[in-house]
Amino acid sequence: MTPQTHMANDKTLLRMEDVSIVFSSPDEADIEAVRQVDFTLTRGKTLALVGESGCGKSVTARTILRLLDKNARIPSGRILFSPGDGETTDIATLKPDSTAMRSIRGNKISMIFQEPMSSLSPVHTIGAQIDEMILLHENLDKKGARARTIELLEQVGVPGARQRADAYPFQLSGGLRQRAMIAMALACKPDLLIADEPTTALDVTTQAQILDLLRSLRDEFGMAMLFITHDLGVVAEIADEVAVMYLGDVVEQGDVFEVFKSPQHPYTRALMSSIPRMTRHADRQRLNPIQGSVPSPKNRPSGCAFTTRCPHAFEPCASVRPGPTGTSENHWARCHLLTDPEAPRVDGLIQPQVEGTPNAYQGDRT
Ligand SMILES: Nc1ncnc2c1ncn2[C@@H]1O[C@H](COP(=O)(O)OP(=O)(O)OP(=O)(O)O)[C@@H](O)[C@H]1O
Repeated sequence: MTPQTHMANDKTLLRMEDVSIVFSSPDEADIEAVRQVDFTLTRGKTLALVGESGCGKSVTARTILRLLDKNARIPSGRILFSPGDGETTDIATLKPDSTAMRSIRGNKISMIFQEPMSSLSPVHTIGAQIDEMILLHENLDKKGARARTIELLEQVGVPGARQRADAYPFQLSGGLRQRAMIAMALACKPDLLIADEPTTALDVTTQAQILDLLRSLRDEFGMAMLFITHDLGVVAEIADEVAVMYLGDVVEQGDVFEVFKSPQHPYTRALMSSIPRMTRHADRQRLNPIQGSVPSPKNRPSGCAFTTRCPHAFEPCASVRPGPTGTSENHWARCHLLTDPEAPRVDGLIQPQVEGTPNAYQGDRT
């Protein structure tokens, strides 16, 4: 699989095709925060965007809702949204405050955040807020809307939903507030739920419960889900597919089992070796944090974005941007190690054939 081989099928809900996002500023050069991102969101499936802070995950997600700051533009690419009414809309061409975009936002696509108070009003009860959302989207009277609100609160696991509907957000625990926000996001029966680090601020038990809940709601509602996280453990829990982002580039993407079993990009491998494992022997517990920090997009190397921190960087890496290379049907990465016969040999990578090493996957090579 490479970005170019994504095929639309009847379960395809949204296709990001080569989308770049640029921020301008009056006294500095433009910043290309996201470069040629390309992925497909499928009904009933979850794609996780993972990477360190500042790599472009939130900007990518907010672009889908056209919720970017005013100095942002999309100089290239298409965001093709096919909600099943026979129409496909290129969201990249819509004005952020147009009627068409407003009818997609909060209607066909909902978003939940790390901090529920960014969606919930502190001065209204959660029931009143969910009622209002339902009244906007369904042909119900106030009594019918309240019945539906209670049903939704029950569905997201709020105990004593009838009484809790009359609570203000500050009267609920962090986990319950998160559930109330999820209920509100689901009130419009969205085709796509975008979740931006929704469990980061929660304790591990509540985090596990919310991940479980999101997974079962996705199945029940048949939604597609785009899940943003910096935590590979969460990716393993929730995602079917993962896209690893570094400095605005997707550097590796594929089926979550394949990427975890056989990561091919040095950045993905570095991320994986920097997470703690229960099985690590006590005296070998040392983790391997990634050296250095993510450079600013203003100082992005002209070649591979990861060059400055890559332990295997060689001659073309600083100057030539690697193309996507398929390493199996459902997995690709952007790395010269996978295509250059002169590249240093690295254990576990699917590199071009030299004597005694496996060949790179030939199906899709670009
Ligand atoms: N309005 C803006 N003007 C200029 N640059 C911006 C603007 N908004 C975002 N950026 C830049 O875009 C890049 C990507 O930011 P983004 O918030 O998407 O990162 P992220 O991966 O979601 O990080 P985090 O996990 O911290 O939220 C960053 O370098 C950020 O500084």
